[in-house]
Amino acid sequence: MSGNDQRNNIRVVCRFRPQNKREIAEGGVPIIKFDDDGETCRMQGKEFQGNFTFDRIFSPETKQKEVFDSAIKPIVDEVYNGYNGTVFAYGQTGSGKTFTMMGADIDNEELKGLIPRIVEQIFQCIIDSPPTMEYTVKVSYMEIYMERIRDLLNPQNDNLPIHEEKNRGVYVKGLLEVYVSSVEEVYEVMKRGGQARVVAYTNMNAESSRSHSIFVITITQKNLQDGSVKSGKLSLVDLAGSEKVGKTGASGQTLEEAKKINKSLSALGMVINALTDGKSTHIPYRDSKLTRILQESLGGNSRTTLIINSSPSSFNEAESLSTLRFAKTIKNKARVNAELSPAELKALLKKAKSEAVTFQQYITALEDEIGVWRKGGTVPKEKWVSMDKVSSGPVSAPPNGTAPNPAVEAAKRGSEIAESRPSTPSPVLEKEEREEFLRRENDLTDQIAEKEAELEKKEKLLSELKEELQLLKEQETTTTTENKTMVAQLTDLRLQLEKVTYENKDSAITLDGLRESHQETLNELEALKKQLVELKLSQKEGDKEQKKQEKMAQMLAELDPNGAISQKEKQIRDTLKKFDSLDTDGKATLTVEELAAIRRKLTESETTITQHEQTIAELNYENEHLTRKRDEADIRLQTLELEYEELLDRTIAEEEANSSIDIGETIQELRSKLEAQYAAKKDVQQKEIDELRQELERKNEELHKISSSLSDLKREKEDLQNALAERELKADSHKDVADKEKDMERIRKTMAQQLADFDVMKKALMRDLQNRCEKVVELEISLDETREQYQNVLRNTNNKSQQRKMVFLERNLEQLTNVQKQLVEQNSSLKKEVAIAERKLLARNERIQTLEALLQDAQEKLTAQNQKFEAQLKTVRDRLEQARTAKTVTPFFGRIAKPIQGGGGRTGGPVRTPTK
Ligand SMILES: Nc1ncnc2c1ncn2[C@@H]1O[C@H](COP(=O)(O)OP(=O)(O)OP(=O)(O)O)[C@@H](O)[C@H]1O
Repeated sequence: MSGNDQRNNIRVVCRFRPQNKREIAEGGVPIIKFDDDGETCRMQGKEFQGNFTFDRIFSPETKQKEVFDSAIKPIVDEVYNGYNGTVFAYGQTGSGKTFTMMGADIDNEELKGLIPRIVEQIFQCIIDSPPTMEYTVKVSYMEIYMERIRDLLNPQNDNLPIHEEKNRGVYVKGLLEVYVSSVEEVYEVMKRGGQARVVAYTNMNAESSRSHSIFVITITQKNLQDGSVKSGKLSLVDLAGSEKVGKTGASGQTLEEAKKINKSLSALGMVINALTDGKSTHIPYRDSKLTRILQESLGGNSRTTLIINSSPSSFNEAESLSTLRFAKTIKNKARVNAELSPAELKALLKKAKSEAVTFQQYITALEDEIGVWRKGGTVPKEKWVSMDKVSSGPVSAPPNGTAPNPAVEAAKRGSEIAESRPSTPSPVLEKEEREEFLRRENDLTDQIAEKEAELEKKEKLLSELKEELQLLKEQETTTTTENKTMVAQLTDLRLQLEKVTYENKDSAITLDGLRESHQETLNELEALKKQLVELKLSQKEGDKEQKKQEKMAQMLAELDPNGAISQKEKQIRDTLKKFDSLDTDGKATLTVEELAAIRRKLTESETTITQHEQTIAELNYENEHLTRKRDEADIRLQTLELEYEELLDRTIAEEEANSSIDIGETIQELRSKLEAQYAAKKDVQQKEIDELRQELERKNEELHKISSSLSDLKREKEDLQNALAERELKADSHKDVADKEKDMERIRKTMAQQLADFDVMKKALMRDLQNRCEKVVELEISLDETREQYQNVLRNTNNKSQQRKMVFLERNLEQLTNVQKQLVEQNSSLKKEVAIAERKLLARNERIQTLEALLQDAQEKLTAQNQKFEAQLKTVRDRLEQARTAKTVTPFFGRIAKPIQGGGGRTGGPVRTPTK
C-alpha cells in the first residue's frame, strides 16, 4: 500500500505491540524490523521474509498519543466537518486491539486509547466552535456475534435487522441511540455496553473477542445563523480476533464462531478490495452484516482508518503474516453530508427549475417527434431531437410552459443526498421501483429478524423442552431403575419369604417329627419301663416262687425240724399196731421190756407233744409277731403313701413350675397312672390284708381248736398212762388181764380215733400252716414289692438320667419352640416387609403413572403454551405494528436530545465541560 495521500479515504496503519510474557516464555523473538520512514517494516520470519508498507507503521514503543495524533485525529476533524468516519481495529486475539482502541486505563493520560481521545477531541471541537453552532451528539453501541446484531445498550434486542431507506440510507433498525452531552456520559454509555457484553458472553460461556463491536458517535451540527445542518458519524470498530481456527483447535460452537468471523472479515476484505481496485462495479456489502452496517462508512461519504494490530514475535509469525497480508489500500471519493441552507436551496431550486424547463422542452420535442413517427412519417436524422439541441435553442421551448412539480422537486433534492451515498448495486431500475424494492426488502428484513427472533425463542423453548424431556427421561430412567431394583428386591424378598416359609414348614415338620420321636421315646420309655417292671415282676414272680418255696420249706422245717412228729407218729402207729396184734392174738404178748419201751415212747411222745406245744406257742408268737409286722407294714405303707403323695405333689409342683405343658401333661399322666396303679394295688393289698385278718382269725380259731385237741391229747395221755399202770397191775394179776385188754382195746380205739383225729387235725393244721406261711410270704413279698414300687416311684421321680433326658428333651422342645417362634416371627416380619415393599412398589408405580401423566400433561401444556405463545406473539406483533404506526419512542435516559451550543454553551441547560 502506498496511500500517503491525505485525500485517500481509506488509510491502513499497522501497530505492533511488544512481545508478551508468553511469547518470551515460549522462546519467541522479534521478527519485525522497522524502517525509519515509519511506513515500511520487514518481516524476517521462518515462513516469510519480506517488506510491508502501510500508511503508517507504529513500532512497539509508540505511545498512544502518537498513534492518535498520527492516524485518528484527522478523521475526527473530518467527522466534525460532516463526513462519516470509521476506525477499524484488526488483528488476532491478544494483538492489542483493545489496548489501541480503549487503552489500558482511560483515566491515565498516557495509557488511554483512541476512543477516549476521539471523544475528548469531539467535545473539545464543540467547545472551541462559535456559539452560533448548535450540536447534538448521540451514541449507539452494538456488536455482531454469529451474524446477529445485538444492541449493547438494550441487550434484549439481540437480532436487529438492517434497513435501507432512500433518505436515511443504511441503518440498524431499532438500535438505541443515546444522546450525550459530555465525555463522562459517553464513558458511562460505553461502560454500560461493555458490561452488557460481559454478561452476555458469560451467560453464553463465550469470549467477547469472538464478536465485532461497533461504537457509533453521531455529531449533528446546526448553524443557527443560516440554518444549515451537517452531520458526521464516526464508527469505532473492534473487530473479532482474526486468528485461524486450526491454531485454536476449535470445534462445535467455537468453530461456528470462527467460521462466521472469517466470513465477515473476508467480506470486509472483499469490500475493501472492490472499493480500492477502481474496476469493480459491484461492491459486496451484503455479504456480511459488518460490511452492510458499515456500507456508508466504507463507501463514498467516509473516512476510514484500518489499524492492523500485530505481534512482532516469531511465536505468532503465521498469524502476523496473515494479518499483514489482509491489509489493502482503500480509496474512495468522499462527499459531505449536508443539509443545505435556504440560500443554497434557493440556488439549487433555481437551477433545478431551469433544468426542469429544459427537460420539459426535451420531452415535448421528443413527443412531437414520436407523433411524427407514429403517424407514419419520417424525421430526418439531423432533425432527431437530442438534449444538446434542446439546451441550445430551437426545439427547446416547451409547447405549454408547465410549472415544476414541488413533489418532483423534493424527490430530486432527496435523491441528490441519497446519491451521495454508496448505494446498493442493483440492476438499473426505475427510482420508484427501486424504492418499492427497498421497502419490500426492509419489510422482508424485518420479517426475517422477527422470524429469527421467533425461531430463536422457539429453539430456546425447544431446547428447554428437550432439557425438561431429558430430565423427565432421566427421572423416568431413574424411576425405572429404582423400580427394577425394587422389583428385584421384592423378588429377593419373595424368594426369601418362600425360603423362610419353606424353612418354617421344614422346621414345623422337623418339630412334629421331633415331637413324634419324643412321644415315641416316651412311649418307648414307657414300654421299657413296663418291660422292666414286667421283667422285674416276672423275675420277682420267679424269685417270689422260689423265695416262697424256700420260706415255706424253712418255715415247715422250723415247724418240724427233724421230722420228729412224723417219727413219733410212726412210733405211735407202730405201738398201736402192736396193740392191734396183741388184740388179734388174744393174749398179752407185751413183755415188760416192751411196756418199758412203750412207756419210753410215750414219754418221748409227751416230749414231742411238749415240743409241739412249744412250737405252737412259738408259732403263735411268730403269728403275733407277723401280725405286728403286718400292722407295722400297714402303718409304714400308709406313711409311705403319705410321703409318696407329698413327694408326688412336690415333684408335680416343681415339674409344673419348670417344665412345659407337654412335660406337665406327661407327668400328670404318669402320676395318674401311678396313682391308679397304686390305688389298685392298695385296694388289692387292703383286700388281701382283710382276707389275711379273717384268715388269721380263722387260724386263731383253729389254733384254739388245736390247743383244745392238744389238751384232749394230754388227757388221753394221762388216761393212757393210767391204763398203762393198770396194765402193769394186770400183769401182776391175771385177773385183771381181760379188763386190761378191754381197756387196751378201748385205749387202742381211742388212740386210733385220736390218732385219726390228730391226723386230720395235723393235716388241717399243716394245710393251714402252709396257707398262713404262704400268706405271710406273699405279704412279705407284697411288702417288698410295695417297697420296690415306692423305690421305683422315687427313682422315677428322682431318676437323674431320666430327669436329664427329660431336661434335654425339654430343652430341645424349648429350643424347637423358640426356633418355631423365631420362624413365625421372621415369617410375619417378612410378610410385613413384603407387604410394605408391595405397598412401596404400588406407590412407585402410581408415582410413575403420575409422572407419565404429568409428562403428558406437560407436553400438552407445552403444546398449549406454544399455541398461546404464538397467539401472544401475534398480539405482540399487532401491538408492535400499532406502536410502529403510532411512532412510539422507546424510553431511555439518553433518548432526549441534548443540544450543545458551540463554545461550551448548552441550549436550555447547564454547560458541561468535556474531560480532557
Ligand atoms: N502497544 C502495546 N503496548 C503495551 N502493551 C500492549 C500493547 N498492545 C497490547 N498490549 C498488551 O497486550 C495484551 C493484549 O492486548 P489486548 O487485550 O488489547 O488484545 P486484543 O487484541 O484486544 O485481545 P482480544 O481480542 O482478546 O480483546 C494486554 O495486556 C495489553 O496491555
